[in-house]
Amino acid sequence: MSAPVQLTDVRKVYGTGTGPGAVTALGGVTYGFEAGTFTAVMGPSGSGKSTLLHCAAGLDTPTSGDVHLTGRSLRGLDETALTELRREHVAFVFQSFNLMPALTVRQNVVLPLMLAGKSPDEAWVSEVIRRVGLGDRTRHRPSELSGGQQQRVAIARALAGRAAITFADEPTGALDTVTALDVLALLRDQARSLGQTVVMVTHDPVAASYADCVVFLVDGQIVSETVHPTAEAVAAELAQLSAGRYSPSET
Ligand SMILES: Nc1ncnc2c1ncn2[C@@H]1O[C@H](COP(=O)(O)OP(=O)(O)OP(=O)(O)O)[C@@H](O)[C@H]1O
Repeated sequence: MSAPVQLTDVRKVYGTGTGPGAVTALGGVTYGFEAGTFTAVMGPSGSGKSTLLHCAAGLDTPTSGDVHLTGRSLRGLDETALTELRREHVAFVFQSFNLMPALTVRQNVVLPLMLAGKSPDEAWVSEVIRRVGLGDRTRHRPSELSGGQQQRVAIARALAGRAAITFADEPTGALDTVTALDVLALLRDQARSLGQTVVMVTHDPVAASYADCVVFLVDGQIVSETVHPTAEAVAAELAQLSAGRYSPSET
């Protein structure tokens, strides 16, 4: 049985395939993100992290190769089918928060569930809003919140539905240290206690140390993997990869 998020020889080329402007963002990635696992994706700027996340989530279409989400191939699915699949199984914490300005914090958090025709677990919704530190702001609208608080709403929204798969892109980038660590602990708990698959792109070795596993991308390829990472080990690996990539002989 394939992993809940399975990439098979995924290539992504931006621009014309043969022209001088073509950029190979992913050069044939095969990787399975397992259930119950919190994985961090790291690598130098431009190494393909966001592209990998977007292709894995069905938000972008690979040039070749295939992605399976919860065992279902995304190849050939039209936008409606993709939307339904994502609505059923996938939650996102992306840099653009996509909060609905007219809705309150709580309404934003439960919106994906409502759209999917599910009834929210009210106690759990309250719990995740409290855990992201917004227990006293549930009736506020996004415009009344700071950037970091808006990000926390997006995180609570992703956690509220206990989706089988969560994709997070720099989820703690705009947060203070204490809230960031609490959010990372929540993401880790999602995977560990609920058996979910959590995939997070981050530049931060401390954030990555909360993951069960870190995969490192360089030039669109997964080049290494660290299980049970520490922040120190991740930082050392990143430094080594960056040194190899930007060696003086290449510049
Ligand atoms: N729409 C696009 N058109 C052309 N090239 C693109 C496009 N999006 C990304 N790229 C290129 O693909 C490569 C991978 O980009 P990607 O955003 O996935 O990297 P990243 O590792 O997430 O970078 P960062 O850490 O800086 O956010 C880069 O060389 C980038 O310039």
